[in-house]
Amino acid sequence: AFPQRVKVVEVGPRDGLQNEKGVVPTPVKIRLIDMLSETGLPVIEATSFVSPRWVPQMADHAEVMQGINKLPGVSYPVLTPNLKGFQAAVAAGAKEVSIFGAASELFTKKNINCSIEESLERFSEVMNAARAASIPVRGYVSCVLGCPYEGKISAAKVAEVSKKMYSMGCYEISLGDTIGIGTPGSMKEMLAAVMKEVPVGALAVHCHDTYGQALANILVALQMGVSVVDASVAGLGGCPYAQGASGNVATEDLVYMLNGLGIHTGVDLQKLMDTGTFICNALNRRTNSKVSQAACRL
Ligand SMILES: CC(C)(COP(=O)([O-])OP(=O)([O-])OC[C@H]1O[C@@H](n2cnc3c(N)ncnc32)[C@H](O)[C@@H]1OP(=O)([O-])[O-])[C@@H](O)C(=O)NCCC(=O)NCCSC(=O)C[C@@](C)(O)CC(=O)[O-]
Repeated sequence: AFPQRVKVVEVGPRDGLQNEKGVVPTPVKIRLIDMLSETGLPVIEATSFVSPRWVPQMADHAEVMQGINKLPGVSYPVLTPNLKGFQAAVAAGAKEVSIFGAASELFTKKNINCSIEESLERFSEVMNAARAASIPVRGYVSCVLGCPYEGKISAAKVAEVSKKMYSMGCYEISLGDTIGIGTPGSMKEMLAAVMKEVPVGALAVHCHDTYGQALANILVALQMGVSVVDASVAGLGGCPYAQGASGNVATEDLVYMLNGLGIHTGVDLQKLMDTGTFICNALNRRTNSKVSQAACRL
């Protein structure tokens, strides 16, 4: 059975814009987040407090956090890879953060320059500081259905890392198909393994659409009881450390599918499509949302 409501986590301003070739002006980012806030989305990942040498696109993190109009009832989490990032995020007004690990050693090394074991040590420092400040922490696990450097990743490894991050105190674990390589078959197998270690109510899926499988994979996750889904307006994005990976499933397409299933999201599809048009015009690119492409042709 499908869940009655789904929490849609918008990651476009972070996962989307971190991968743009050029620098996106800060006022454009702020306008994007403010427009997203008006659509009814409950969670908008705003930016990341990572090293500007690693990801220059997110160097204006503090200005973005301070410039956006934070609506009551909407949360604006930010990525924090370590204690330094956490402290900078809190100083800039963040009320929720995300730590991000992976089920692949090589990806962890390329993405955050350490081993999985070391990453968990860094995360526990963030968890301790977050607990002391009453800040909720979300945990990402990347490469859950495959890795750009290691290839196949075992479901058992995904379950092990997910369990460790959940046990540390993350309230939610977002399972990232970083390179969009999974299929409904591998998604089902991976989720079955993770659900033995982490309650399904604490799981989210984060599907990139590189191979065109994202909506199918999400549908399987919903059937298995997952009720939190990450998405990116206009399908923006990728990952700077996963070459060739395309953006997340477009939020417009996800909401369209959920509407069709009678699943409540609270998101206004028209406002979302207008926001997609705004950011695509600002970046001078074509939307990856099939729903928006279809609406333009009608
Ligand atoms: C983690 C580090 C910092 C380690 O990078 P490092 O070079 O090993 O760090 P370090 O501790 O040795 O420090 C080196 C320098 O970075 C500074 N530094 C250290 N920490 C910070 C910080 N937080 N903010 C700002 N600066 C920082 C630090 O102060 C120092 O500065 P220096 O003294 O040389 O001038 C680096 O590897 C990094 O920033 N990586 C970020 C990578 C990233 O953002 N990737 C994209 C997000 S993950 C993703 O997209 C996947 C996801 C979540 O969407 C899910 C999915 O799809 O799978």
